[in-house]
Amino acid sequence: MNDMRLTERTVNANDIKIAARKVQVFYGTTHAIKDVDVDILDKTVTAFIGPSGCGKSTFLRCINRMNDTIDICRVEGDILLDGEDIYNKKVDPVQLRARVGMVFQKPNPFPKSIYDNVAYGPKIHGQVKNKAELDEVVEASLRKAALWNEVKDRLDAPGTGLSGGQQQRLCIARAVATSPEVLLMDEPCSALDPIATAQVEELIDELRENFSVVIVTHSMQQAARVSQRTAFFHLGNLVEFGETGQIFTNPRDPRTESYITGRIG
Ligand SMILES: Nc1ncnc2c1ncn2[C@@H]1O[C@H](COP(=O)(O)OP(=O)(O)OP(=O)(O)O)[C@@H](O)[C@H]1O
Repeated sequence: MNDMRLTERTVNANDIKIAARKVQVFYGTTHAIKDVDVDILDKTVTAFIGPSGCGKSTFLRCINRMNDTIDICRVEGDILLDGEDIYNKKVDPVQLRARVGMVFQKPNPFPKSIYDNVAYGPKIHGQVKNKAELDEVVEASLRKAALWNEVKDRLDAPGTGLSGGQQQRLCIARAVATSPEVLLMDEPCSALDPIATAQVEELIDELRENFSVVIVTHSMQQAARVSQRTAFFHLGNLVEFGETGQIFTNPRDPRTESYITGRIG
C-alpha cells in the first residue's frame, strides 16, 4: 500500500449525474444488492471496490440497464440520470446505452473491421452527416483510446485480429465514439499489460473532463490513482462512499479498513 499515489485532485463539478435510491437487485432468490443509495457526480471518476461477489458489477450494470438482458434479474428502487428515471417504460434501453456507455472486463470487439467497430455507434445513432465526419470521429475516438498510432495503417483489418490489450482499447474507442455522458467500466484493465493499463488510466483522467466515469476495479492502487470518489461494497451493501483520499487514509467503517488493509477479500 506504500506505493499508492493518492489522488490529490479536487472535485470541481458538484452536479449529481446519477442518483440511485433504495436500489435492490435480485437474481431469482439471491439478494445481490441491498438498499443502495448513491450519488454519482458529473465530471468525476467514481471507483467501485469490494471483495469478489459483493455486487459491484451487478450495481454497475443497473446504471445502463444491462441487467435487463438477464432473465432472472430483478431491479427495484430508482436510478435517475439527470433527474429522469432510467427504468421508466418510455426510456429506450438502446438510446440509454448511447448516453451511458460500457466497457467490459473481457474485450468484445464486433466481428468487423477496426474502423467499423468504432463507426458503428455514431452511424446507428445518426450522429454524423457524412463519411468525412465519420472518419473524424473514428480517428478522434481511436486517439482518445491511445490506439490510433498502432492501427492507423490497417483500419480495414478485423478488430478481432488485434492483441488483447489493443482489443480492449478498441472497445474503449467504440464506447467513447458516441460521446456518452457516463462511461461504465467493469475491470477494464484486467486484460492489459502495465503499459496499456497506464494509457487507459490516463485516458480515464482525460474523459472525466467531459463526463462521469464509473470504474469497477480489484486494484486499490488503480482506484486511488484514477478516482476522486470511492464506493466500498460488501455482501451487497454499500458500506462506505466518499472522497477517495478519505476512504483510503481514514475509512470510517471497520469493514472498509479491513478490506483496504488486505484483511478481507
Ligand atoms: N447472471 C447471474 N445470475 C445469477 N447470479 C448472479 C449473476 N451475476 C451475479 N450473480 C450473483 O450476484 C452476486 C454479486 O455478483 P457480482 O458479479 O455483481 O459481484 P462482483 O462484486 O462484481 O464480483 P467480482 O469482483 O468477482 O466480479 C454474487 O452472489 C453472484 O453470484
